[in-house]
Amino acid sequence: MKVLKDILYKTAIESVKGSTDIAIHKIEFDSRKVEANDVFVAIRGSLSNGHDYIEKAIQLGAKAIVCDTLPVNIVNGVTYIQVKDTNTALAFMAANYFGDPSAKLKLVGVTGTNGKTTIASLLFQLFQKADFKVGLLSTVKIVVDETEYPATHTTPDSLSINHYLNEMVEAGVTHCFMEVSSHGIHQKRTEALHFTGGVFTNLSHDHLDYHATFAEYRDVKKSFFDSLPKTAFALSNIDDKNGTVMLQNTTAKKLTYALKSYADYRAQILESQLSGLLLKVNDNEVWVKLIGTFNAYNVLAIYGTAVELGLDGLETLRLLSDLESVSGRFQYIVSEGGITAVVDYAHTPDALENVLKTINDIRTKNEQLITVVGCGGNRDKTKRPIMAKIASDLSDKAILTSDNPRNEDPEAILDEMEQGVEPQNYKKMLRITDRKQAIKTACQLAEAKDIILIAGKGHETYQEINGVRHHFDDMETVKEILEKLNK
Ligand SMILES: CC(=O)N[C@H]1[C@@H](OP(=O)(O)OP(=O)(O)OC[C@H]2O[C@@H](n3ccc(=O)[nH]c3=O)[C@H](O)[C@@H]2O)O[C@H](CO)[C@@H](O)[C@@H]1O[C@H](C)C(=O)N[C@@H](C)C(=O)N[C@H](CCC(=O)O)C(=O)O
Ligand SMILES: Nc1ncnc2c1ncn2[C@@H]1O[C@H](COP(=O)(O)OP(=O)(O)OP(=O)(O)O)[C@@H](O)[C@H]1O
Ligand SMILES: N[C@H](CCC[C@H](N)C(=O)O)C(=O)O
Ligand SMILES: [Mg+2]
Repeated sequence: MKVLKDILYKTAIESVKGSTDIAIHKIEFDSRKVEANDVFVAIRGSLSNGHDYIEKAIQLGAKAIVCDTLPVNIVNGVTYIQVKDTNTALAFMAANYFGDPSAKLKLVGVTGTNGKTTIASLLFQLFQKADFKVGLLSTVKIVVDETEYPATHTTPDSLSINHYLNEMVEAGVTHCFMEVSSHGIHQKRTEALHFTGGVFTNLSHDHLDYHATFAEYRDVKKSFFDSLPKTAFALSNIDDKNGTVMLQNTTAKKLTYALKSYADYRAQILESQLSGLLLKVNDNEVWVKLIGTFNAYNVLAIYGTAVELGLDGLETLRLLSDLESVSGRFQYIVSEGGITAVVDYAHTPDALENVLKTINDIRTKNEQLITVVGCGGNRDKTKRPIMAKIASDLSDKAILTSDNPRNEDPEAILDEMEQGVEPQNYKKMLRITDRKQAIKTACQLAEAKDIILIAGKGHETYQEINGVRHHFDDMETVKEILEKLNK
């Protein structure tokens, strides 16, 4: 039990009805989970409005309500706290409830369109190798030292974040690396956290279903850097058009990384192969098992962060060369028959273009590149034709297929993708709605030395159709089919 007024510390309160000197069991923002003596925080969401569930929460035993508008029916014995923004209130309350865990460890947030999971996960691996107890909040999984939990979001809600951070503190974790998504920033999931550092990867087309314009998407990302404290570092990729924008108004220590510009952390690509990259990082050479120019940027972000957190530069490079690629990020196998199958989470136009260019730079002319790709349902529609154009422009064969159609008609998604394919590329394009059939066709078309890229789902182990998640794993599927075909 905690006392309500303690949980409300630092919350900007507009008015109070009732006593704040009451014992609270826990905080909930979903009425369906409310139990006796909870405080219910009403959130205005995209589908429903938590304020409509205040009565329901009280029926289930809520003793206190946090809202932006007081309900007409005030129930005796219930405390009402009126605040301007309930998302922000929830974030501060969550931090207070769990004892402000982010202040008790070093927390680094990684934001940008692509590369967040890669950078956060590899920093996690690197600090573990350097013998620290580490935590990770990522799209793929949540890790508290040795214990893994499944992830539901890239950036969980503020209650979950603080819950896991508290578990980390209790387990003796000293460093936590987390992904900070634009949805997360916009919904104040990361408000009230004490960051030691923030990293910016890049900004390109995504989530224009959620953010009205690209400028708004950029400004949401920027607000994360604006909110960093003076004691933190802000490390930004200044080869990206928006890299300097992110640092414009931050009071944090400004640091930069780049391949093409002068920066605090610089790298040069000496060799680029399917087995990895040979880089010159500042003045030292390092071989890493990560593939493609975009990963040279990721390496720099990791190196810069590690050094800012106090690790020795040379030791960091030694540890970097040991790191394995992250699940579903340019993960590849070479079949018995010599076909290379790459599974990659490229689900944005920029990521897809980068991965295809990387493969095209590495392969020789007589090897075919066959790409299997889809676009998610209930997500940014404007990226669909662009991704199909990129896939058909940069591959010998592009098979358009489904990727989590969610509540949309898979055929309608494919119709929108197809719109982007240029007439001269029609003959290169196939449309196969069923993802397994699409992968099978790619395998049937492939011959020794050819490369199959299966993009968009990476580590995901499901295909979401009409709200139901069916088991589906790109890597498992392609391996099974290649074996069956004896290829
Ligand atoms: C669009 C979006 O981001 N939605 C997130 C948001 O939900 P919402 O505000 O839309 O919720 P809502 O259904 O409208 O309900 C509003 C409020 O009423 C409450 N409610 C609702 C019904 C009821 O009976 N009782 C009740 O109290 C809900 O608990 C909620 O507090 O807040 C919820 C709690 O934090 C999130 O789980 C939910 O994520 C949904 C599931 C989602 O799919 N989000 C994706 C788009 C997302 O966040 N993605 C980013 C990654 C993007 C990237 O690649 O960069 C991420 O960080 O994961
Ligand atoms: N620095 C980078 N620049 C551009 N593309 C990248 C970069 N790093 C990774 N990618 C590409 O983007 C894909 C997604 O990478 P990653 O999962 O690290 O990004 P993310 O930012 O975590 O994505 P999400 O928003 O879904 O959480 C990779 O599979 C790869 O194709
Ligand atoms: N974090 C991204 C993941 C997209 C992955 C892709 N497989 C899809 O389902 O669209 C999103 O929520 O937009
Ligand atoms: Mg991610």
